[in-house]
Amino acid sequence: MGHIGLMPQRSSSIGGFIVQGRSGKSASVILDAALRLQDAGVFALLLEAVPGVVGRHIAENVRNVPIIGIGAGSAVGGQVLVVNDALGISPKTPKFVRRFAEFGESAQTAIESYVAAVKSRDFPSKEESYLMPRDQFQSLRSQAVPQPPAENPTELPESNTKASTTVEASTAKPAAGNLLAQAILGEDTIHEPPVHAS
Ligand SMILES: Nc1nc(=O)c2c([nH]1)NC[C@@H]1CN(c3ccc(C(=O)N[C@@H](CCC(=O)O)C(=O)O)cc3)CN21
Ligand SMILES: CC(C)C(=O)C(=O)O
Repeated sequence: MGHIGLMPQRSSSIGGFIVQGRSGKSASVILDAALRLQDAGVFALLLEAVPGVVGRHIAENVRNVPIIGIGAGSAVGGQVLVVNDALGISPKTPKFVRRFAEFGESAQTAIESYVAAVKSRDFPSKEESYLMPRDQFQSLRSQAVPQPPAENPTELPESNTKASTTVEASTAKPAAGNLLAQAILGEDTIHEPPVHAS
């Protein structure tokens, strides 16, 4: 697939996201590139950010490959729109974008709710977690856990010492492990796992 008109990867050298082909001369350079890409065998062309009349002119003169436009008017063979723009999630959108919805605010609210639920450990709930038969978990906990090589705290940076202390407090110590197991397994109800149920 060829790409003609505005090529965003060149925005630094052309001075920004600037509409292309606004003069007859520059539009004919774009048409020339389109014809050479057609001859080179592209299966389609993406034509980006040109006046609508230039999009129509190029579509009329490039007969053997479809022209997919973005900001190139309605006379081309197809359209592309960045989905975040169409859904109204992008804060700012170019002139050629139609925002078919305004999901930005509700997306932000949803993501903030997710972050709060994770931090409070409300999410994931028991219903949103996989369960294990109590006897299987007891068998797991009764097995000796291979110990990592002894660490010399004086040789560790402060941040590493803190991180390993946090992991130990939350998962490795028996008391904390019990709390975790109760949270997952519930009171007395034993739930069978979905596969290998005995
Ligand atoms: N979210 C998103 N949607 C896009 O469509 C998009 C991107 N990002 N990033 C890469 C390029 C940038 N795009 C653009 C952005 C702005 C214009 C535009 O209207 N340019 C104005 C000048 C704007 C200015 O001066 O800052 C022009 O008249 O040339 C065109 C294409 C399209 N592409
Ligand atoms: C907007 C799309 C088509 C694009 O050119 C890009 O992001 O590179």
